[in-house]
Amino acid sequence: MMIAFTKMHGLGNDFIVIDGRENMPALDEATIRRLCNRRFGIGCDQLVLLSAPTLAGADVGVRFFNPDGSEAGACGNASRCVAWLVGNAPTLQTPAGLLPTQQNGSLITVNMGKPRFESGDIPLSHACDTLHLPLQDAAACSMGNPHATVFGDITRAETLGPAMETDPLFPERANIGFAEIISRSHMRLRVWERGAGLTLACGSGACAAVVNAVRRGLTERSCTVTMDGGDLHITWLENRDVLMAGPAMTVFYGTTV
Ligand SMILES: N[C@@H](CCC[C@H](N)C(=O)O)C(=O)O
Repeated sequence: MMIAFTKMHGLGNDFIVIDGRENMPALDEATIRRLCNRRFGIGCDQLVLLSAPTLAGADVGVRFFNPDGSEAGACGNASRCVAWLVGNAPTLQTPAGLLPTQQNGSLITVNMGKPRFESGDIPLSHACDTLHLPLQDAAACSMGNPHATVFGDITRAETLGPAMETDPLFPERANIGFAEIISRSHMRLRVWERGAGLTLACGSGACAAVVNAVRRGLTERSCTVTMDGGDLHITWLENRDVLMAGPAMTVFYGTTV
């Protein structure tokens, strides 16, 4: 089977985008793992599958898969890439809901929706204070996918990230952000991603980190998040929607077997 794809990235968080809007390829979990593998396949942090939308108001259906084959409810950087690829500021139909987008030159803004804070929404294995988890004093929220943010030393991402991702507190595992507050409008962030490991940037992780920082009184609602791959601008609106603005890049087109 020949599969056409577009290789893209958002701040170095890289994606294989497969457009199944007209012809949907049969992609089982083993094929996804192989395509994502950087030595035995094309290589990426997430594989993104486009489909014809099924909901009124949506322009394109989008699903996100991690290199371990697991499916994610949200992916901020890939959402910007899809908006760039499809064009005309599409509304994305994702597992996390309909996400409107805007384009201003090379800057793409995605409305990532409303964060959720209930233990069951994240989900956590049992009810607890999601602003101070009994695990590294992290703050947790869902951006359509599970996130926990640890404030302080960002060099702990590689050492603490893997164990925290799979801690029994997170029955569906979690993305773990490590954030250092630079000022009330600027933070530094590194994210250990569920099913992918340390990436150069994580859009939903940046949204979660700003939301959690605001809940802790550490930053304003509008904040620049500097990750290893570059900057995102996050705004948590008063209506509770989170806007994420940043670049999206096409790297090459290809066909794989
Ligand atoms: N790279 C992402 C998030 C991808 C999904 C995540 N690993 C998960 O399993 O929830 C982003 O930019 O948001």
